[in-house]
Amino acid sequence: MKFHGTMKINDLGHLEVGGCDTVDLAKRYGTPLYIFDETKMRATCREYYNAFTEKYHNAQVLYASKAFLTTAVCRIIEEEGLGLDVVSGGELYTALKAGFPMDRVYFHGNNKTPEELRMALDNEVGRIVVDNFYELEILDALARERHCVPEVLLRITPGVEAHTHDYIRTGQIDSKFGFTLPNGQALEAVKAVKEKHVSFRGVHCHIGSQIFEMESYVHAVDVMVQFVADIKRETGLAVEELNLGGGFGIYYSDGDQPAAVEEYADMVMARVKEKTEEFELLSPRVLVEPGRSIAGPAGSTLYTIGSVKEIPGVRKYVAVDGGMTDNIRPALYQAKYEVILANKADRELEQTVSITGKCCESGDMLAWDVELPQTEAGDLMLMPCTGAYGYSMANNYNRLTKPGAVLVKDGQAELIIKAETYQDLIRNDVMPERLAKKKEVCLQSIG
Ligand SMILES: Cc1ncc(COP(=O)(O)O)c(C=O)c1O
Ligand SMILES: N[C@@H](CCCC[NH3+])C(=O)O
Repeated sequence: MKFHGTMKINDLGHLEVGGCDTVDLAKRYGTPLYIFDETKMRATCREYYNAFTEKYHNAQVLYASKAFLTTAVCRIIEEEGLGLDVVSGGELYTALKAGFPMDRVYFHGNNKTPEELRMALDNEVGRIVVDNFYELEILDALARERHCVPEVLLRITPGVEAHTHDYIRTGQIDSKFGFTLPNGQALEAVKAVKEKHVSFRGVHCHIGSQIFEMESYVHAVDVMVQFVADIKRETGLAVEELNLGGGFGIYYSDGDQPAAVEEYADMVMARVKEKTEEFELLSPRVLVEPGRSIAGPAGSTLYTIGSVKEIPGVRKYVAVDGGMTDNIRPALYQAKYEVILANKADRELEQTVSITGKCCESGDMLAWDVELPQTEAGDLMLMPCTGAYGYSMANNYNRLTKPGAVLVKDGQAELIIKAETYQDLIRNDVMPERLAKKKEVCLQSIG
């Protein structure tokens, strides 16, 4: 298994993250538990900041908060000098509660409600990334009503087919996101924006997630800069910002080979320069929106092993106390992860097992055919790289409670999300009077 960030094996043979012994973390906080390595998260933010903003100045990095967001995460992102991509009223609310500077917020979403747009305007978010004509109409009406002029980007579907799982590919023509470029809809949208009570700042695209091929990004830059030139020629409007979205892939398991962030930055920036010069355009400010690559490798999940089912000659299932409720990615995208026995991290790998969760669902698998030492009930298993789209996609199927999360750094662990309790599960349940009464009658009849 590949070690990430500050992970190491200590003298007791236990896995440590952020200088904290995972066995101690399990005793103190229980399992399942999300563990976030603050040093690793900040290091990746800095890598991005240095590779784009520090080196090129006319470039900005926005953290895609859908990957993992809490108020504490907002603080880290703010301190590291990044902006924030939010995609819902809930993400915006979290940023607001954390006091995140609103001028650094980009508001995305393919079906923003009028309430969400009002919230964005009330709080003067930096940019609204308009996805469709319906949204443009609502925004126009709201802006006129309030005598404000929101600064907008248009989300463009460039027709770029990135190599990744179908469900996380977004640049192709057949996509629910954005104004389609190849059929002329995108240019129509720019023309429409000219007539609206908004200020056009630029264009955005996002070709998908967990992408390794740099050619896909180069292709996106080519298509988008050509579009910037078309916009200038057809409408006279200048594109000040070119937002290329996120999607930078990370290592989850054998075979995943991400490039260095700096390599990606240099490649993108050089191509933008080359193409804008070719079209004699002013160089726009370039933005990128990494989510997974910032949160993913910084997070891991600690589980306790329970039941084991061996079907001789077929498979050995090792069950843990979480599952598709805290990490739905294997079930949804056949995502592959590595695992390590955290309390026996120095032991020989002796068996091939499949890791299953505790949900009533055969698809509730966390990993197929992974190597572990001999295990027994009570052992701890850590799954690295669950920081992105783990907690943020967690759910309460089977009324399982969502795990808590700790931030670890230099031997200190601090809670950043409390584990849910059973009371939390029924917190929003409402008992209609009539059903409550019926039960009282029944109970009375029992005497
Ligand atoms: C518009 C947009 N920006 C950024 C991201 C972040 O992508 P990733 O987490 O792959 O970096 C996404 C999600 O795929 C997205 O839809
Ligand atoms: N949730 C997805 C990525 C989608 C990103 C949002 N556009 C994943 O876990 O890989």
